[in-house]
Amino acid sequence: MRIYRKGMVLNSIIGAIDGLSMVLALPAMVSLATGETAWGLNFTWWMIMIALLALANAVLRYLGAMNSYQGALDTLNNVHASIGRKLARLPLGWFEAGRAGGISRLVSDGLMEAAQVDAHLLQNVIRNAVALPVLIAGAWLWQWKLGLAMVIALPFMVALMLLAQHIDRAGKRPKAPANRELADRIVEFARTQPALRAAGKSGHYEPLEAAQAESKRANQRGLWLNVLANLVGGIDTQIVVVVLAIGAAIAASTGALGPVETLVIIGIVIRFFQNVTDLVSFAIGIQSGVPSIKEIVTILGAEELPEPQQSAPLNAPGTIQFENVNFEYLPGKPVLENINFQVPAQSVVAIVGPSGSGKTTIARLIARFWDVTSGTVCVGGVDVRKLKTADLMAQLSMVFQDVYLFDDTLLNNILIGREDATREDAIAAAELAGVGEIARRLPNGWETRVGEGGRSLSGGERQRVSVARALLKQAPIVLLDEATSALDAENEQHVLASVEQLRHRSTLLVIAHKLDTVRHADQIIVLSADGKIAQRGTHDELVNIDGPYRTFWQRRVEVAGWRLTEER
Ligand SMILES: Nc1ncnc2c1ncn2[C@@H]1O[C@H](COP(=O)(O)OP(=O)(O)OP(=O)(O)O)[C@@H](O)[C@H]1O
Repeated sequence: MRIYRKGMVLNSIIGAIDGLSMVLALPAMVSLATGETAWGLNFTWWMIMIALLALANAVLRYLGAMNSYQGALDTLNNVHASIGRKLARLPLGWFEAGRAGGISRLVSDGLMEAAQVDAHLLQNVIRNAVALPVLIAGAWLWQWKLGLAMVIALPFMVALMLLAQHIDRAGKRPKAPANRELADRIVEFARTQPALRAAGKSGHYEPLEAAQAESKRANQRGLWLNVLANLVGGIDTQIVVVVLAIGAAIAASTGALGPVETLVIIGIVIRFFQNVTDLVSFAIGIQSGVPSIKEIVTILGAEELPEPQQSAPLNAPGTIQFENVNFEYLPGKPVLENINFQVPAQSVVAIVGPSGSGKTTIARLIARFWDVTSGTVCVGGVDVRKLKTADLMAQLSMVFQDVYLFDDTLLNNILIGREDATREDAIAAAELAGVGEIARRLPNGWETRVGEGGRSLSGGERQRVSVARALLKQAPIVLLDEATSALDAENEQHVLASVEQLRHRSTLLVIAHKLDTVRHADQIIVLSADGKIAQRGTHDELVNIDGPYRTFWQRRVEVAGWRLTEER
């Protein structure tokens, strides 16, 4: 704020000097032409005055520019740091809603747009806003008719410029969504080539053609409106300059103004016009930073999950408990209803149920991605809302489907699992999860960088790294979304072997897809499509009674090509 206040003062003085210098050209030129004093001073003194003002202006502009850049850099740093701190405190569920792309655009391009407002636009708006009244007042003092003409012209000019901008924006508005849609359809067209070719439709893809037509329409309309906007803006210039110049010429021809004075007035009129144009266009330019600033405000204002100052002590480490839990992501659309279950320490619970029944949601509620709508989720015997995030996370390891790795070495991506782990600990965990094999294949072994998000590894390999982290962390509770359907046989074998390791030392909650995992779980929770617990028990208990589990099991067994035999 100190830098901003300093900037306001500096730029106001610069604006006043700008306006004054233009006004002083009038008496200076007249005294030069007539050889007499004007407003009490002769030409030499006026030139000294103007030179002093120019010097002061140069110094102040330098200070103003340095101040603006300093302000912009400070703002950038502060906003980056504030967004960083905020992201670390937001509930994990906040990140689920596809916000990552938006944040990344915001902290790169968006913040630069906002900083641009600080660095360039704001100072120019202040300068022009102050210079204009000084110029008009000076002109009024010299020739009140000139001042009056400026006062009358000003609202017309601003109105016409705003109209031109409005037309231009109306042309640009539909272009962005149409072009975005076209880009999305092109990507879709490329990605679905195998399916389209198989269906013999690769030469003619209607959604892409429709998007192309819409984009062409929007761009053509934008072009026409842009031409119209330029016309309106251009007419503005012509009308005002020509009218004021004609006025000055008429005054000159009637002898009311001398020739030098007339020339200076025409010069001032042109300068006046330039001033108004700059003011309006810089003020409009500020608008371009507004969406980014609004986004920043939205992020910084996003609701954090309330946290206690001190975590309550854990009274049953390694346990999970759901008591009368109801949950909805969107008001009025329940996802989980009246969920009750207990998971003893060091046991395995498998959650099964149809797609969309809320299996992943149960795991997310344990990790407090969201808070329950009603009821209680306990970890280690304590309501998760009574634990500080760091303490809750210390109890949990999560191996979910979308594993995103850091753009760092393979080893560091595993070491992130536990701060105090040694390289040997990490490699031991990694070997168990089958990551050693990946390291031996990579050019720099454990020190190979895995690329942003881990893109140089396959999905299954990334999941192995995630399992290695969990093995290293040795958290009392492991939440695992098996998702082995996406894994090839080799990856699957490693993940399953690791699960075996994990079950010996931790409580394991598995969103189970593998029949082996389900069958050997100590407890199976079967969710119904409407998010309720349909059945609960062990495999042997459930498979022998009529119900959704038996149906689920039989279908899976058929799909997997298993045969139920006596020995098994
Ligand atoms: N962030 C979210 N916002 C709104 N609704 C959501 C969100 N995440 C999930 N849902 C909805 O909640 C319901 C349960 O989703 P969840 O992912 O827990 O199911 P699931 O049983 O794990 O499904 P699957 O087996 O397909 O992974 C679904 O109807 C889903 O559309």
